[in-house]
Amino acid sequence: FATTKPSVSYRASSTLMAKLGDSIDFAKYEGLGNDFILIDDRDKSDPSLTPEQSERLCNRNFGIGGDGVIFALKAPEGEDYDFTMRIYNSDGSEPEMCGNGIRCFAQFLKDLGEDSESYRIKTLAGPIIPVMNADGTITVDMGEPILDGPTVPTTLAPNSEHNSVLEQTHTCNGKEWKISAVSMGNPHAIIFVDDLETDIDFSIDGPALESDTGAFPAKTNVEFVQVMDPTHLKMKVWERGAGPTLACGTGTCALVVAAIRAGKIPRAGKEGVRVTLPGGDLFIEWREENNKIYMSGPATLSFKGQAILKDRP
Ligand SMILES: N[C@@H](CCC[C@H](N)C(=O)O)C(=O)O
Repeated sequence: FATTKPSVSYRASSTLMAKLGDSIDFAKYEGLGNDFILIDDRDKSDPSLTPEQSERLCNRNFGIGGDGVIFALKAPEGEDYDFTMRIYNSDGSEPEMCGNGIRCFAQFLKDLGEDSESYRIKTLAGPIIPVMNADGTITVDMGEPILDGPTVPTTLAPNSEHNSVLEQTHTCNGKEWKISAVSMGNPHAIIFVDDLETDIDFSIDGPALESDTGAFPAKTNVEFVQVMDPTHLKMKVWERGAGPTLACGTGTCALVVAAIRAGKIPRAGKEGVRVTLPGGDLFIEWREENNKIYMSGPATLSFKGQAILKDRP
């Protein structure tokens, strides 16, 4: 691909690009290092790339590189939405929602010249509402957490109120875990540990739990969490369909819910709970009055360009 601010050499290579076949304009964004390729499909109802093409573009050696591809689509006719968001993970699978992705989506809309202070976005997890803050961060109404075990979905036996799975014992990869299951439209398995550095074998335990379809039939995102103090948590995430990422917004919302429900931290006020992810901090408020979760954090444009749609690898 080449940048959209063409240099002399780019102009020379545009003939070459024409010869090579189809290409697509993109913008690359990141939210705390969780990085996405954004495609402007505001005139379309369906993504302009297939899952296979998206997987190739996410390849960090043969493509642009990214944890996923996000499509900004028009809202369905007659429905009360401003836009639709669809996303493919870097392995081509389609998740229901993406927390860092929706902040990148909102920033992308702003950079494209849309000028609303907030948007009502249709996602496979229902309506999600990002609000642009004056300081450049974005606060997202992420909706209510889903606690009902079968709806998450998990087959682990419910052991808490709302038919939920809270620190339920489960063996995976020859180890016994205490798993809390929470969905933010997409499934999350949350595990509290005393020490994130010594208590887990991240690159082995992460994928084993992700693909434990006996316990999580739709696979799951996996968050390992250490309580630092009553308003500060630290996490490492292994994402379904993307592997280790620097941040996961839905996962951060889910783990705050699990931490409060398990009595590990109190329910904080408007200032929210600070969660340190490998790529930086997110602030999460689980509001008592409406049971909704609000996530605040940054989203930043990294670069723009034009990608050639190749058949390999
Ligand atoms: N990074 C995302 C979550 C993306 C989807 C996830 N991999 C899944 O398959 O559910 C976030 O910030 O929420």
